[in-house]
Amino acid sequence: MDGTHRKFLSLRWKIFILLVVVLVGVQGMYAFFSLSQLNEQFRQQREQINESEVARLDGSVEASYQRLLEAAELLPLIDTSQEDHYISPLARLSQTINLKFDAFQLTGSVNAAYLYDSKARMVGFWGEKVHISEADIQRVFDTERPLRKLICNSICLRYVAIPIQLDGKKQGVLMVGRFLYDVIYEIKQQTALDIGLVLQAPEGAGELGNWGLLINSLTNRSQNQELLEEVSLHHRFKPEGGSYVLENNGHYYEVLFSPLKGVSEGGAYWVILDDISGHLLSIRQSLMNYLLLGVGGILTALILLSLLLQKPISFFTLLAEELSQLSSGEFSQFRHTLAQFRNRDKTLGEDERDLLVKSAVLLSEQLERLQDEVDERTDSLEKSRQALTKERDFLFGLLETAPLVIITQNIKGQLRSVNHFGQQLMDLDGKSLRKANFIDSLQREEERQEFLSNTQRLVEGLESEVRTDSVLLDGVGNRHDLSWLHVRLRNSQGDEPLILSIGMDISDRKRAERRLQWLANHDPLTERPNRLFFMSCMNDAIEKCRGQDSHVAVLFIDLDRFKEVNDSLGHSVGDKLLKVATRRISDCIRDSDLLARQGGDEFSVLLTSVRDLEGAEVVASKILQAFQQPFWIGEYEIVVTVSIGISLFPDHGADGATLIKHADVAMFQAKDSGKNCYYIYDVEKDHQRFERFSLGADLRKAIQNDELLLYYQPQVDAISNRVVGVEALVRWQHPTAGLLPPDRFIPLAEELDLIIPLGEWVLREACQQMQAWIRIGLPKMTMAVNLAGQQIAHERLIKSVEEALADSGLSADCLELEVTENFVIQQPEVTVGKLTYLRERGITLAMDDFGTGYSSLSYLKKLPIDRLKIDRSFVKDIGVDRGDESIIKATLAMCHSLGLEVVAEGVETTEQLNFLRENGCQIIQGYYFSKPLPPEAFMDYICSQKAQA
Ligand SMILES: Nc1nc2c(ncn2[C@@H]2O[C@@H]3COP(=O)(O)O[C@H]4[C@@H](O)[C@H](n5cnc6c(=O)[nH]c(N)nc65)O[C@@H]4COP(=O)(O)O[C@H]3[C@H]2O)c(=O)[nH]1
Repeated sequence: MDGTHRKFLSLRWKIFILLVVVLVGVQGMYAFFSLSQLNEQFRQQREQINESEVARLDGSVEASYQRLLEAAELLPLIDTSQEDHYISPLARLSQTINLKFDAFQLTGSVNAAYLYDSKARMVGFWGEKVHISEADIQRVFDTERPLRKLICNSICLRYVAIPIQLDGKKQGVLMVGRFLYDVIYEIKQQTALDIGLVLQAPEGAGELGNWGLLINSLTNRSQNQELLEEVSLHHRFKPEGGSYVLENNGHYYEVLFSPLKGVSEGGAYWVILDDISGHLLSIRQSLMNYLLLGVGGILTALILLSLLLQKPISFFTLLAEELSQLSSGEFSQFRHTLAQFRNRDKTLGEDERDLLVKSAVLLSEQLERLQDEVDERTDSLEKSRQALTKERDFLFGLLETAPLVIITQNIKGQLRSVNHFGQQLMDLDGKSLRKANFIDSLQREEERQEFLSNTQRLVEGLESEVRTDSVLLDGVGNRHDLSWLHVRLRNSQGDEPLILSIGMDISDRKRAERRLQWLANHDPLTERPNRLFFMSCMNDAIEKCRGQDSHVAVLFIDLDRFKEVNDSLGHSVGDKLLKVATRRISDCIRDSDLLARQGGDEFSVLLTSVRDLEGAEVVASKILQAFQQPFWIGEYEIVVTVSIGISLFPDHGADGATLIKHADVAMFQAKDSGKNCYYIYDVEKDHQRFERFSLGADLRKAIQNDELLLYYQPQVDAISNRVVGVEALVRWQHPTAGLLPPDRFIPLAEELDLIIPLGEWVLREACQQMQAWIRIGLPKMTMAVNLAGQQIAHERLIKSVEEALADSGLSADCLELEVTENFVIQQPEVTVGKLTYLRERGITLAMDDFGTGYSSLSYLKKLPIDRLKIDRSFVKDIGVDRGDESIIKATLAMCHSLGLEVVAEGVETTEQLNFLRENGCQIIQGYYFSKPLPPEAFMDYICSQKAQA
């Protein structure tokens, strides 16, 4: 607020202006009322004057009637004929009037006289002639009562008519009249007023043409006619009469028009003119005096009030200025400023200013406390606000960043709000949100109906929450599984009930569940159904067939030698082989058939559309055929055949489990009969297999029960016939079946993974036996121990050999390990390193069963071996099969060139012995010298040999 503005609005000026306005107003009103009163008094005064003047005029007219009556009564009494009886009384009267009328006229008392007979006929007239109604004259004559009347035409005449009684008899009527202006001149002589008479004039004529009046008579006419003309020009004519004020030559005149009594309305008016300038001047003088007195009073009052209010206003001005300090919080400064007022002189006692100062001080203290409180609360509120903002931001952030769909909707599913995640998932933007409906996102009609009924129940309070699952397709068509929680939103704005729906994207969990579901029924490697699923399908198929003339066939397929491939080439190659094998089997069956992986290298095929067993055999043959081609897995060419077992519903079982079991049994029968073939379930062979199974169970216990034995077969130098070595061959002393040879349980041990503990037992036992024989003085020789393929591959091989030597104390050069040719050649990366180590350790390594597998002579020189054992199958054909003889010869020649010793197995005859000696075979093993013997028998054999030597 600038200074000028504040000064203009200051209290000082406001009071001044208010006082001026009030005082001037009061004074003005007083002057106005005074003026009005003066005017009213003047008006009343003028009315009285006018009334009295008019009354005076009327009185003069009335008095003149009286004189006329006297004159009329006097005339008949004057008899100038001295009783002339020759003339009638009326004629006599007429003569008298003739003689006297001039005298009457000169005195001014009569201006006209008319004489009528008894029939109202005029018999004589004198002076001005005016028309008198005959009826009036006749009435005067008849009633004998005088008549007085005023007639105004071009002039105004007042007359009196009386009946005339002459000679004691009513003779006629005498009328005497006089002009009215006589009255005016009479009055004028009595008063200073100007008086006139105006009459109605013919149209447009007369001095006052505007008003239709002419001036009959007027005192001081030369001056007053001008005034009357001016009035008629500038004022409206009032037929009932009235007064007019006009100014002329600095004088004010009042002109009164008053209707003349006794004349028809508008016929004639008295005019009274009065100079009222003196009265008006006096009124104005009075008003001026009031005004001057008022202005003087106002000025005096203002000066006195200014002096009186000077201090209080200064106080209020200062207080008003200082109060602004309160708004800026300068409470102490404010109180300090007010201190000067608190200490002021109070001789006249305290007044409102002291109360105001006290109140202001109290107010400032109160305000200061309030300010402190407000500051404190503001601080607290600010902190709360910040906390709330933080909380709100956090909640908003949660809402917007949480990977949850959070929406509000009405009970019809019309969306009211959707968070950012929801908008992205539901492919909504701000525009489409208003039109979007949650129900549209539901895929099935039942879901929509269920949703509507659920929202209804929530709104009605029948449920506090509802959980549903739905599938949502996003903008690009990706499927999302959502788990929803719907609750009624409390305190929702407006009348519309709202539902809060929180949707969690459980697609990953659902996928995992579906994956688990799938995994529960499928094999992840081959992606084919697993055993469970197969079983379920098979039972369904059986149920369909039951009671009908149709069959269901089950093929149980096992890959031959898969274990070898797996062990030798690794699991990765094995897995790939399984996949390719799955495809090959799949290619051989129809889409309506079902291929499942039972586990490991076992598969099963459900044939639901076979007519009989032959149909199943055809499929089995196709599968066998498909596996005749080698597999190429990476760089490996692998030949894997299959063994297939077939069972048929209802011939081989009434339920799925039985059918599978019997197909499995048939598969083992196929295995037993040489693999790479199919077998139809055979009850007899099933029994055998059962026995084999129970043998396996016994074998598990055999090692702990010490039921295993070692037999020893000597190896004899071909030239000297001296025993140079011995091969340890395991036997099983079965509790019920008796002594079992190794081919009855070694394959079983390999199958049942018992070959490692069995092999380690043999190794330990053989080393201890050899060391025991050495201790008792038997000649030094090598103890040959067979190693199964699994043993060589096993990580414990080196350790178990070292432990056997260490435990027994046998020297390494007394131990010979026989490894099968096939295994060594197929898995050189597994075997060569270990065998090299063992050979460097001083152990002799022999290649067993040479010639039975993938014999590769060129390969021999790369292997770390010292000896080669020619298989009995070749030796037995010496002398029988030239081919085998040639092979033996070639093998011996090659071994000689490679520096390898050759051991011939299964030598039974002299011919065989000789052939081998002749071809340079160094060591002979076979029944020719000795069968495998128990330890004691072997010792006896050695002793007897020594004795012969
Ligand atoms: N008809 C005939 N047979 C002869 C003649 N000379 C030796 N034999 C037999 O030929 C087999 C030689 O053992 P192999 O080739 O290592 O063949 C062995 C070997 O592969 C395996 N085997 C035996 N003991 C063990 C062992 O402790 N561990 C392992 N892994 N395999 C063993 O069992 C196979 C068979 O062993 P055995 O039944 O003891 O049969 C022995 C032996 O009795 C003969 O002149 N005529």
